[in-house]
Amino acid sequence: MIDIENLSKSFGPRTLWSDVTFTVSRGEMLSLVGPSGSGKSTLLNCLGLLDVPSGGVIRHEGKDITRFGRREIRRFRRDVLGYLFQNYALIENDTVAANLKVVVEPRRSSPSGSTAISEALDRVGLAGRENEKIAQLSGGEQQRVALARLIVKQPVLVLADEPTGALDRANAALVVDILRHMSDAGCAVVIATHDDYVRDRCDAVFAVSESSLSIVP
Ligand SMILES: Nc1ncnc2c1ncn2[C@@H]1O[C@H](COP(=O)(O)OP(=O)(O)OP(=O)(O)O)[C@@H](O)[C@H]1O
Repeated sequence: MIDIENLSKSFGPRTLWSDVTFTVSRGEMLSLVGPSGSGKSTLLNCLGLLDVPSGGVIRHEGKDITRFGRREIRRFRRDVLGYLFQNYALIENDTVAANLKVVVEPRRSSPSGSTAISEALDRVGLAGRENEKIAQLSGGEQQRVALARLIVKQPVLVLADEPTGALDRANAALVVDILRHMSDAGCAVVIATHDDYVRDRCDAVFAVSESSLSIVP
């Protein structure tokens, strides 16, 4: 579903990685591992069209997404992509429900949209918390709202940046279970992580290093 060919990224004279070639298929969950600063987030950002690679190609269903114009980028973000950011990327002054409504498609608007939202909150252990303000939630709860937003959106490609970094083991397990479930349902999931627990639940592991990206058996 996503084919990455000979991708490279440099900042000035510094090459983060080069010759990155791999494929992520629907139903697969992959982790990107490597030391801090090796460029895992940057690679995710290139896949999510938040950053531009210095060379190479990223294909989605045969089309080079690095050459997309503004409208195609918007469509790709809306229809294909789900991002679980390190900082959750929620609107802090708004309610939980308002943050989830952002991704409810028009055809799923009220009342079925509200049902999708309450079901997703139930799945992440936040049933009935629709009207609470994001700013009043703990970091772990905010992460679970971001996860509920992914469940409501039902993306085809999920990019998750350190999704368990700030969580206790029980909440980390919940996050991984839900990502695993999304991948089993046909989604492609790519996770940048330092967490061995996450790595062990993935189908494949890629080690990000200066000169290449290699599969770890
Ligand atoms: N816009 C930029 N300009 C210059 N350097 C940058 C830019 N963005 C990232 N970098 C550098 O690229 C390197 C890789 O950053 P990145 O966040 O991708 O690493 P990471 O492997 O995800 O790290 P961590 O595990 O600590 O989150 C860092 O040294 C960072 O300072």
